[in-house]
Parts: sequence; structure tokens; C-alpha cells
Amino acid sequence: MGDTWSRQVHPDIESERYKQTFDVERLTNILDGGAQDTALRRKVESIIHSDPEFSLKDNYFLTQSECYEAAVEKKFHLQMLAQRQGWAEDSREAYYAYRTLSGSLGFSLQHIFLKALRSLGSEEQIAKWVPVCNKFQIIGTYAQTELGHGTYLQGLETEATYDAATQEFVVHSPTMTAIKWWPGDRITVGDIGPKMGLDHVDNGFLQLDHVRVPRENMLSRFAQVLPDGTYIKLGTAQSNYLSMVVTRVELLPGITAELQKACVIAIRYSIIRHQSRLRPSEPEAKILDYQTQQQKLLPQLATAYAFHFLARSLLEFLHDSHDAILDRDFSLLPELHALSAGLKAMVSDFCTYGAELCRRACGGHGYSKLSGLPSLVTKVTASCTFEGENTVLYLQMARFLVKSYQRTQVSLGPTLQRSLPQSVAYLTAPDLARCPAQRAADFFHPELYTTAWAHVAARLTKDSVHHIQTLMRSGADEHEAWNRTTVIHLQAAKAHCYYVTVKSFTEALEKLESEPAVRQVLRRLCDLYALHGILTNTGDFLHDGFLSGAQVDMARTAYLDLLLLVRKDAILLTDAFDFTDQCLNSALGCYDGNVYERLFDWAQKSPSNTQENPAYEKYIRPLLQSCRSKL
Ligand SMILES: CCCCCCCCCC(=O)SCCNC(=O)CCNC(=O)[C@H](O)C(C)(C)COP(=O)(O)OP(=O)(O)OC[C@H]1O[C@@H](n2cnc3c(N)ncnc32)[C@H](O)[C@@H]1OP(=O)(O)O
Ligand SMILES: Cc1cc2nc3c(=O)[nH]c(=O)nc-3n(C[C@H](O)[C@H](O)[C@H](O)COP(=O)(O)OP(=O)(O)OC[C@H]3O[C@@H](n4cnc5c(N)ncnc54)[C@H](O)[C@@H]3O)c2cc1C
Repeated sequence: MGDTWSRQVHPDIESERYKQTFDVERLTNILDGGAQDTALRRKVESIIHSDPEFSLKDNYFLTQSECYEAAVEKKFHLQMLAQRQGWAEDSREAYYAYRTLSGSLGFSLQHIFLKALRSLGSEEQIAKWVPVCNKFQIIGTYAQTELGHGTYLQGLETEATYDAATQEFVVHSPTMTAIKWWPGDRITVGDIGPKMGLDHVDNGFLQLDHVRVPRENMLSRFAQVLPDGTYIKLGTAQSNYLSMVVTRVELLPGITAELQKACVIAIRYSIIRHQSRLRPSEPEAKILDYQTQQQKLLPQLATAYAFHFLARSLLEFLHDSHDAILDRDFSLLPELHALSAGLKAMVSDFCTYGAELCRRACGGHGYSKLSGLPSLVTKVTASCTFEGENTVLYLQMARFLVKSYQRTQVSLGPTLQRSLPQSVAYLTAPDLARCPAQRAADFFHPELYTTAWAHVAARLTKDSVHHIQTLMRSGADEHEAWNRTTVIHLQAAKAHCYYVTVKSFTEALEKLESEPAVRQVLRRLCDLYALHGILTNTGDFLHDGFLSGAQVDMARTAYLDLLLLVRKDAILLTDAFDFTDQCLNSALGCYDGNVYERLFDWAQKSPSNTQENPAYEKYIRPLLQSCRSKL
């Protein structure tokens, strides 16, 4: 932070860094993608942090309007810096700049606009507009949602009427509910009013009154309109939804980073905070030494790591399939859509839950904005809704699971095995009826718990299909049967997403053979993540006897042992994320652990401490005097 306390690390947190069971720097390199990436990121961060224009110190004391202005100001300065440094918009340097300034930069919708342009625009349109957008000579938004519709895109009311005489589209909002609502960064425009958070984003409304748009401005990779108005379909009905798929995947690292930061803040604080005594004869304990505090925070740390590797594997899948889709080979799109929908829902749900748990785990100081935790919680909460409301997205995943299972019902055999999408291959794998675990240590085997998760996901998917078929046999039509099964669909989709995450974590570990110490510490997190899920969903594993009650007790023993093991490395695991103090902007989460000094110092900046509030003269003094005169 560059303040006086940065020079002296608090002994409590320093002692936690002595016993290095693994090389923290190597883990940071692995998370960054290599030592060179770490070096580049740190170089970008030092350039940013050396410039006072990018300081976040006063953010907690700004009004909404000041917050927005500060975000645009930072974006402006970052654009000027990027031009001076030669950092292209889609460069690693730009990515690292956004990572360190995330949540405080204006024009975030420009990225969403560019994803739509790159996914739906023709090569000519991309070549024409991307360069000027990258220089912010065009500032775009993504105005899809309306006052009356956000989820149900078939219900959108905005009209685009083609005028062949002028070769223009006349775009119009015919009703009040057709008014575009929410788009950040827009004709009759205005602000939609105060929100729960994201004060740095100017979410507004856009009412279109017969706005004319040239024909060539329609993004035309998957659909074209000829000068005479003929409509040419070049893709599928869903290919025009591609930019949402790309956005859902590319949002995952940023959403995960919110949980990572919350874990860093809460775990560092939990080493500094001493409260109550473990033994009457001993001094007050570090709250991270209480098993319940470990149970709150360490599974969240495991989740934050699990999602890092999950996001990486889904980004690879997107990268490998995106070019084919742009070339109109849509064979991988259904699986990509299902994964992007289901995993965006799960990651945002879990990161929201986890960030709030981290906040609560910090007691009273977790309720202070100066902790950095409340703004992390309000920010990550938005991701449960934007880019697709989570329930709706889980149901999209469920629809894919149902269709995949129905394919197994009609044709079994080797050809099916090869043609089933890789993420649901377990639907035709030989199924274990019972878990083979004989003792707690057996639950430390990735093969065992991955199979357990596949078993539950398969059972719930089959259960949902059988439930639909039973309802239809009793006379319900397919739509009613679907709706009356959606609670079970949700269970199946969530179990599938958890299985996918466990599998991607175990696969990431397999690639770390040359890093035994790092691999071991990550392996414990993988075990913890998998067992945490089993123990918070034991009903699903007991339901058909796959796990016995005795085996659940074994899993719990393994889990509680893991908490103790992970506790020892907790600080080192948070250090490995390598967030700077400036980026965390938290009085509780600084690297040096000097919490109380910073909390007291930062509180002095509160306007209430720098100027008298008019309430005293207007109300308090007269009240006191009125009471006094009666005495
Ligand atoms: C700091 C701040 C930073 C903020 C950044 C983020 C800003 C956020 C910006 C936004 O929020 S933009 C607006 C986001 N809006 C949405 O995500 C809308 C969500 N709704 C939908 O995506 C669709 O309406 C929905 C998937 C719910 C329904 O789609 P459909 O209307 O096509 O109906 P249906 O569910 O019957 O799907 C028909 C077929 O299309 C498929 N499909 C649906 N969506 C698809 C898709 N995206 N890609 C590929 N296929 C898709 C679906 O799987 C199915 O295939 P099958 O018939 O083979 O089963
Ligand atoms: C911070 C923020 C920023 C945003 N930015 C943008 C932007 O830049 N551009 C843009 O276009 N949009 C933006 N949005 C809008 C966002 O995309 C929509 O709010 C989102 O898609 C959800 O749609 P909705 O609001 O219509 O919710 P609804 O769908 O009305 O959700 C309400 C409830 O209905 C349920 N529901 C709806 N349909 C079904 C169904 N089929 N089955 C079961 N349950 C159902 C949902 O699960 C939910 O519980 C933003 C939203 C937020 C919060």
C-alpha cells in the first residue's frame, strides 16, 4: 500500500509464511500460465500502481455519481497509458490491467459489444469496426434486455422494419415494455435508478423512436438482408445467440477472481484476529484455529482454485470450437452452450455464496466497506443475473442432459459411446451400484469421488427423464411434464456441473507431475472441494444406497482431517493468487496484516469525520435544548 505499515509485517502472519511446504512462486506461475506471464503481470501492475490516477483509496467514500465519474476517468487514463505503452485492447497487458483495476473501470460494456461484433459480424465488419472500437472512437453497448423481457428473447418487442427505398432498418420501441432496460454505457436515454451495487456502471434505458440504421450495420455472419430486403439465413436459429455463449465463458475468470479476493481478505484477517480462548490457560486464539472458521473459509478457498482450473478448461473448449462455429460447423455448439450456461450459473452462484460467507466470517469488520468485502459481494451477486438468470441457465444445461440421455435410450452400442458429447460420456459408462470405500483414506482418491459424482449426476438425469415420461403417460403434454419436472432438472444440472468441476480439477492435477509439492497442496484442495460437495448433498449419495451412512462418516472424517492440513497452507495459498494490496483495496486483507492500524486510519477519511453533519444544528441541538428546558 506504500503506507507506513507496509514496512512491518505483522508477526502472526509472518509466522504463517515461514513453514513453506511448497513454492508459492511456482504456484503463482502455474495460475498465471507461466513464469513469464507472472513477470509481465507484475510489470503491468507496477506501472498502474505507480500512477496516482489509478488509486482506489477513496472509492468507498464516493457517491454513485462520483463513482461513475471516477470509473470513466480511470478508463480514460488507462486508454492513454495503453496507447503510450502500445498495449493492444486484446493483449495480455490489457488483461492484466483489467485484473488489477477490475470493478473500478468505466465502459465495461465495450467488451460485451466487441464480443458480439467478433461473434456475429462478417469478416469485413470485424475488420472495419474492431480497430475503431479498440481506440474508443466507437463506444458500444449491448442493448438486448427490455423493461418487459430479459430472459425470454423470443418475447422481445423491439421492431426493426426494413425500408428498401433507403436500405435502412427503422428500429422502434412500440410499447413501454419494449424500452431497452439495463444496457450499460446508449437515443431517449436515461439512468434506470439506484442499484444494489456496480455504481461504476451507468446502467440505463434506451427508448427507440423510429431510429434509422443502415442495412450494412446489421451484423451479418449468420444472417443477411439483401438490398431488396430478402433475408438470407446462414446459420441456425441459435447461432445469433453465440455472443452470449462467448460472454458466459469469458466472464468466468472475473467472477472467480471475486471469490479468490474474498478468500484472501477473510483468511488473512482470520490469522490476525484473535478472539476467545481455545483453552482457558492459553492466550486468545487466531480465529482460523477454530474448526468452524476453517469449515467456513477453506472449502471456499478450494472452490476458488477449482473454478480457476474449470474456467481454464472451458476457455480452451471455447477456443477450440469457436473457429469451427464461425465457419458454420455447429456440431460442438449444443455442448458449448450447455456448458457455458450451466457453469456460468454454478460459478456465479457459488462465488456469491462464498464471498458472502467470507464477509460474515469477518464479524463486524466484515460489514465495513473498508474491508472490501461488501462491494465484492454486491458485484459478484450481479453475475447471478446478468448474461442469463441462473435458474434459466441451469435449465438449459438440464435440457442438454435430457436430450443426451434420451439418445442413450434409443440406441446403445459403441457408435453411441463415440458420438455422445465428452462431458456426458458417463451416461453410458458402466455404473457402480455401491461406493467401494472401506475407510476414510479411500476418500482421498480422485477416481473414487469423481465416480461418485458421475453416479449421482447420471441418476438424477435418468430420474428427471423417467419423471417426465411418467407424467406424459398420465396425460400431461410435454410442456406441462417439463415444467412439473424442473425442480428435478435443476438438481441434475447442478450435480452435473459439480461433476464437471471435480473432473477438470483432477485433470489439471494430472498435468503437474513435475511439481510434486504444488501438486500435493492442490490435490488436498481438490479432495476438499469434492468432499465438501458430497457432505453438503449427502441425500443425493445416500438416496439409492451408493454411499452408506458409515461411508458418509468416513467421508466426514476425511473432510475434517483435510481442514487441518489445508489450514497449515492457508496463507501461502492466498498469497499465491498474488493480488496486490492496491487491487484488494481492503483494510483487512493487506499482505502485511496490519489490520487495526489501517482500519482506524482509513475510517478517518469518512466525510462524517471531516465535516459536521447539518443534523446536529437542525434536530439534535433543538431536541436536547427542548428536553433541557423541561428539566
Ligand atoms: C462490471 C460489470 C460487467 C458486466 C458484464 C456483463 C453484462 C451483462 C450483459 C447482459 O446481461 S446481456 C443480456 C443477457 N441475456 C441473456 O442471457 C438472455 C437469456 N435468455 C436466453 O439465452 C434464451 O432466451 C434462452 C436460452 C433462455 C431460451 O432460448 P430460446 O428462446 O431459443 O428457447 P429454447 O430454450 O427452446 O432453446 C431452443 C434451442 O436453442 C438452444 N439454445 C438456446 N440458447 C442458445 C445459445 N446461446 N447458443 C446455442 N444454442 C442455444 C437450446 O439449447 C435449444 O436447443 P435444442 O432445441 O437442440 O434443445
Ligand atoms: C447488473 C446488471 C447488468 C445488466 N446489463 C445488461 C446489459 O448490459 N445488456 C442487457 O441486454 N441486459 C443487461 N442486464 C439484464 C440481464 O441480462 C437480465 O436481467 C437477465 O437476463 C435476467 O432476465 P430478467 O431480468 O427478465 O429476469 P426474469 O427472467 O424475469 O427472472 C425473474 C424470475 O423468473 C424466473 N424465470 C424466468 N423464465 C423462467 C423459465 N423459463 N423457467 C423458470 N423460471 C423462469 C427466473 O428464474 C427468475 O427467478 C443486466 C442485468 C443486471 C442485473
